[in-house]
Amino acid sequence: MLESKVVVIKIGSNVLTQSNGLPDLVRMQHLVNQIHGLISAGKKIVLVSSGAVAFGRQSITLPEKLNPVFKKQIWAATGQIRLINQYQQFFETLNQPVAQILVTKEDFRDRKHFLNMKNCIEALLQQGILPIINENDTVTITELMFTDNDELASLTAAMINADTLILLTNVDGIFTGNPSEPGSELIDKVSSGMPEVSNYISATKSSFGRGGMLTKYAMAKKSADLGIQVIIANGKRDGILDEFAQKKLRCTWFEPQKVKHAAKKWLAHGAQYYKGELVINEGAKASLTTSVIRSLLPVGITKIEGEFSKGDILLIRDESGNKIGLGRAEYTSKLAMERMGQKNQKALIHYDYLYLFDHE
Ligand SMILES: Nc1ncnc2c1ncn2[C@@H]1O[C@H](COP(=O)(O)OP(=O)(O)O)[C@@H](O)[C@H]1O
Ligand SMILES: N[C@@H](CCC(=O)OP(=O)(O)O)C(=O)O
Repeated sequence: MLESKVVVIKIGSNVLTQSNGLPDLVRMQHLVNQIHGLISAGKKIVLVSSGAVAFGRQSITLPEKLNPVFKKQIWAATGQIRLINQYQQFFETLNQPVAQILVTKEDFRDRKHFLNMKNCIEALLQQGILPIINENDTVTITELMFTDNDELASLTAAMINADTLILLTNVDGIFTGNPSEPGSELIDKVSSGMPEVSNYISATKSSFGRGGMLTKYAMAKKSADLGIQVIIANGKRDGILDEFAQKKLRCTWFEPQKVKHAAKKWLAHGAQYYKGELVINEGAKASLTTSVIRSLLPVGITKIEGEFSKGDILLIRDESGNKIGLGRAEYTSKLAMERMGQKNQKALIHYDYLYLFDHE
């Protein structure tokens, strides 16, 4: 395990709930104390906490027949107050100020929202305030949703350039089979050269979770590819974060890849977060995919879709519609439309902000 300074800790719903669905306040306080310990030891911590729906469900009874979307919205809206109040109470006794941040997928797509959010989290950390993030469940339904808070935590870790992401769930990590079955063993390390681990994972979820182990694995792998070490560990285990501080915990550890360029790190995560699309001709495609460093010039662009501003993420396709990569716009869609197909124009995507997919 590597040294850590900036850590995103994600706590799953089931860690904060007992098997009967009631909030597990003893567990919550225990984790709060350990997080405080990490902050006191000089680490910068951002907490991503699920639990709004679970806390709401426990306190508000709704008619069985009510539309499931309304149910989730009502439980999230009422439960989030309880969840954050509980954190606030526990942290207050330790003199640790906290802040609530509720976000949507759209906030990661829109460059202005993204920067506002990033700056806010950094300002909070600088002032010694612990940001507690959750999805804004009342406005995000179906396609607007993050797959689950593992995705939100992984995006947050990339956004703030965290070195470590800890996903706390109700099992010790990824097992070679369903953890409840005898013979299943914990996989303690995942690194890039290893055979595919996802084959071991079944679609079973804990009773209060949303995404399951498969999304946790996918997000962990993506974060590790971006140079972040990831730990999947059991938040129900006493002293789990103290063990992390001592670098000796039972978990699945994802070895981080060495990443050269921080800007590309963010882009690699942007597959669903682009604002516009470009089609490039064969010449431009050939030039981008050679080993020589090249930027994308307007002369090779044949089609532009969507309205974007400087700094927004763009998806690049070839003329057959295949996805080539992602890049950051150097200027607006209006200017890009004017310059499309023309020679001697400023690059729309600079090489430093160009991320090419490996396989597509
Ligand atoms: N191979 C596996 N290793 C570990 N857990 C697994 C595996 N296959 C399925 N799971 C299930 O994934 C669950 C954790 O995912 P999830 O319910 O989404 O948790 P959380 O609410 O913490 O995000 C575990 O409780 C376990 O039942
Ligand atoms: N935003 C939701 C969390 C949804 C979610 O991803 O839950 P989990 O799979 O337990 O991390 C809530 O607070 O209830």
